[in-house]
Amino acid sequence: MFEKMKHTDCEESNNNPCVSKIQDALASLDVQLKELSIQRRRALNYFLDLKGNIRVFCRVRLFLPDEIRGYARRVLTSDTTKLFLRIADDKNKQYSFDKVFHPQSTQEEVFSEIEPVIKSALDGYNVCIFAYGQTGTGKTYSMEGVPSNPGLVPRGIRAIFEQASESNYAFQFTFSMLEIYMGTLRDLLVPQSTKQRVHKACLSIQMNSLGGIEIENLVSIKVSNFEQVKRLYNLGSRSRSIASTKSNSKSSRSHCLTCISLTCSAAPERQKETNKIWMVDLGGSERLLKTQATGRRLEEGKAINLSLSALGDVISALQHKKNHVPYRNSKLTQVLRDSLGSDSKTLMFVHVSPKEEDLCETICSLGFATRARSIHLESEKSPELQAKREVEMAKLQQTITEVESEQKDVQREIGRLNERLALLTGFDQSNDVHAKGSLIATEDLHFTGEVDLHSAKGFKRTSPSLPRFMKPTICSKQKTGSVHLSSTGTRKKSSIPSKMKRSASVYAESITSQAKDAACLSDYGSDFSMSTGYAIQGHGADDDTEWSQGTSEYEIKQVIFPDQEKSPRSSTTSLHDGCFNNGGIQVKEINKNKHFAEDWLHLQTTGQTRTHNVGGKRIFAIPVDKRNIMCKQQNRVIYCNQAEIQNFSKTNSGPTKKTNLNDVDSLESIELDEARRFIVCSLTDMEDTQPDQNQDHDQVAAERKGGQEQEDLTVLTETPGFRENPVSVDSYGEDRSRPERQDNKEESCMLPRTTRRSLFATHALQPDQHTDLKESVIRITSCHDEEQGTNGLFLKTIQRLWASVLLGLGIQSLGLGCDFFHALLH
Ligand SMILES: Nc1ncnc2c1ncn2[C@@H]1O[C@H](COP(=O)(O)OP(=O)(O)OP(=O)(O)O)[C@@H](O)[C@H]1O
Repeated sequence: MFEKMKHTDCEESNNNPCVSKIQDALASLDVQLKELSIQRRRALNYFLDLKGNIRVFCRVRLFLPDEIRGYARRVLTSDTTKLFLRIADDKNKQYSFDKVFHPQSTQEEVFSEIEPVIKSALDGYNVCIFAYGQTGTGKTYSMEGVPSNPGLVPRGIRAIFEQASESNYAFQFTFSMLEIYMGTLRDLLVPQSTKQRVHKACLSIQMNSLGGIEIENLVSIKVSNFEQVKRLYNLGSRSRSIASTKSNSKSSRSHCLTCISLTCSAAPERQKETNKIWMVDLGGSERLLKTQATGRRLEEGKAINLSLSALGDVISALQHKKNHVPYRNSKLTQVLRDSLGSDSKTLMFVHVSPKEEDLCETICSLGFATRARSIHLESEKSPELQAKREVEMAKLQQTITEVESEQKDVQREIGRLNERLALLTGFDQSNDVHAKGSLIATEDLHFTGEVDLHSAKGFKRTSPSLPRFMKPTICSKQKTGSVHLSSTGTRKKSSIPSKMKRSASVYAESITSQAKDAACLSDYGSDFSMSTGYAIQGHGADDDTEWSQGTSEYEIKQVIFPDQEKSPRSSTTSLHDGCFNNGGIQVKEINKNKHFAEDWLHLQTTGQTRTHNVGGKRIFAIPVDKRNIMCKQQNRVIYCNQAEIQNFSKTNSGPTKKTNLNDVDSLESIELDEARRFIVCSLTDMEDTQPDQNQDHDQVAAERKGGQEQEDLTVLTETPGFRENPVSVDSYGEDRSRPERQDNKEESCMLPRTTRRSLFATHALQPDQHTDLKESVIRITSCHDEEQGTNGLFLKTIQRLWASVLLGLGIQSLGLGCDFFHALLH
């Protein structure tokens, strides 16, 4: 009816000549705005091209308060673009940069250099900003800054949001943060239990069909304002690998990569529909002889130096426009592959220490910088050329300013005309246009919903054009149990062994039918991603690198869904995806609604996730109310309390099949929230992991060492009612206004996927469906076990036969004929 009224209004108003005039004017202004936009983008791009798509700056750190007394002699002096290094009393060395920031330079001054590049990012170009330098020279200070004086990352992000809000189009932003620690990718937005000694590599680098790099399983969080990003960034920063070294008490032992991805499908003049801004705080380069690092520190230093050298090679190859760019030599360059190239903008801030005793490291850093900047040095050889370039750049700068102000005028005029039109027609077209823009962007994001978590739109699992190193190996696929969701949300075939596939699908079917019967489906869609990997064993206490919150590969992260505006994907589908995606290893569940950043932050605050070591296995659970672990009586809390954990351990000592069935019983006692929530528990083998340092004392007491079957147990539990009565996460635990919890009994179904792992899922069902489900569980389980038994025997027989054949061939190749066998027999 509303639509009809709107149309009628429009038709009537269209008859008004004034209205049609305004509409014509608006149409032409729109065209003009687009043209100006293209003009500005071209000018800016050309300007940046002239400046250099790879630009290198130098920042000299000031003397820190405790250094001033000891080091009076200055070895560094500088002007705006040159740095002079006093190598000996009678010898100076000169280095050129795009700009040199002297020790008193402010964060604002440094940021002013990246502002044009941020604009370029909004035009669809990939951007990479690096902080490079010796350890302790202020890289983190430049990138992150301090609360009173924020660095490039917060300033850059704020600028992105500000500039996007001034743009004509609706942008969608996602935020992710990872670190590369000793060649291993770690998701920093998935915090980990403090000082846990198990460190996981969960992320793999993939290339999509458009040649873009995607990090499989990396959590990307949709963000809509600076505050959200700031909080997520703080969360990520806390998880960074930091350790005390001789040079820096809080030395970053990894490369920290912060990524903002921008999507705008409505702007045709953008270079790419989705592009990225990477802000990278590189690990500190160090001379290992000087730092006298040993053990883990030494290994970390080596890893950092190796990847920095690989980065130098890549930048140098790009600068020299070489055919072969050695991206594959390090994880760092593999991750940044699509953002380090001709179509991208790269800024490198090289940091140096003012201290004389750091002279060698300073020379090394400056050598790196010079190498990265080699093309500019060549072009600077000719002063005429240089002067011409300067003039052209000034002209372009002028053009950009003019076009920008013209754009603003046109925007103002459009706003004014829209207001007039609204007065005449009673219908605010500007809102409509805006809504349309947003809709397009939202739809696009929805369509590429999995993009953020799994892969980009058009993601190709394996492409024939991919370099071999980019393709996942069978082993890595098995490790991750990778199953990709296609862009339309359908599942692609997984690489997991057929036996596991069958198990998973049977399992999914079982869940679907039971859930449907129970009529307790949620309309809440959710996206899952998984994260798996391998463990790096912990080291001695003196080697500790602080992972502020260390996560185990089998830990499961869960997100609570407070928002009502979710996509209509059913929870059944989500559950399927989750279970299937889980591939027997683990599940991370991601919600893509607009409050997602808040949810994520809420969930990931310290102490939200708990790990219990029970009977040599790990139970992982996420409490909703972290303030009270034993709060079963509080309806809203989803958590295994102490008694349940002990119960779990008691019932978990039998053989696999029986254990699983018992688990079904024991888990029924888990208290569920009447609001629809997922509960996620995982049992993992604790044999090769250190005990969780953070375990509550009584939880530790509940540990039972035993020779139980090793298995992983993943539990997904849902209860109905959440959609109808969503609760703000912040008010969680305080909200007394909600109706009493319905007496829902949870039902469970379980299917062991392999002898080592089993997947267990419970779904909120009606009490009378309990028996049915359990029967189906037993049926599936025994069927599966039988199958496993037969298959196992068959495999063993094949193995033995094969071993005999090999032995025979080996003996023959030694030149021993039939006589030898006869002799053996006799
Ligand atoms: N320009 C600056 N102004 C004030 N303090 C600074 C500046 N640069 C660095 N610092 C201080 O120097 C110390 C070391 O800096 P920072 O941790 O940023 O070094 P880093 O290069 O990141 O080291 P690492 O590579 O070991 O992580 C910090 O205490 C930081 O506050």
